[in-house]
Amino acid sequence: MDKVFISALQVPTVIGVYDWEKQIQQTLVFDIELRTDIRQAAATDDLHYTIDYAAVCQAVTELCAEPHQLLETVAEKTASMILQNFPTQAVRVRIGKPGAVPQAASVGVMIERGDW
Ligand SMILES: Nc1nc2c(c(=O)[nH]1)N=C([C@H](O)[C@@H](O)CO)CN2
Repeated sequence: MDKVFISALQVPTVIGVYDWEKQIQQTLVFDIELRTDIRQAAATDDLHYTIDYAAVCQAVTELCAEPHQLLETVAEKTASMILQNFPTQAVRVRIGKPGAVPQAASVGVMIERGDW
């Protein structure tokens, strides 16, 4: 099984359940894995036959232009958007919210969607 991955994509956004969080931007950190088969892209050396990770990063950043309360909502929307718009049958999305809990380096959610 092949994967295209994105590690530690930092996206500033309005995120949180508390009123004070709705007035500021905080940075979310995304780790994303997309299941794919890279062999045709490798054989042809052609981007068209694989998943453009830069395009995925751009799409995730655009999704975060809208405010959200829960990391769960952002994770589900991210996974759904990727499955609908990129040639992959399965995706893993991990979102960290560093600093949300002062005693922890980061907190967050991880989901898997599609057919792994
Ligand atoms: N499972 C979750 N727990 C919490 C979330 C969340 O998005 N998912 N959010 C908050 C607050 O926004 C918090 O980050 C403020 O520090 C609390 N718990």
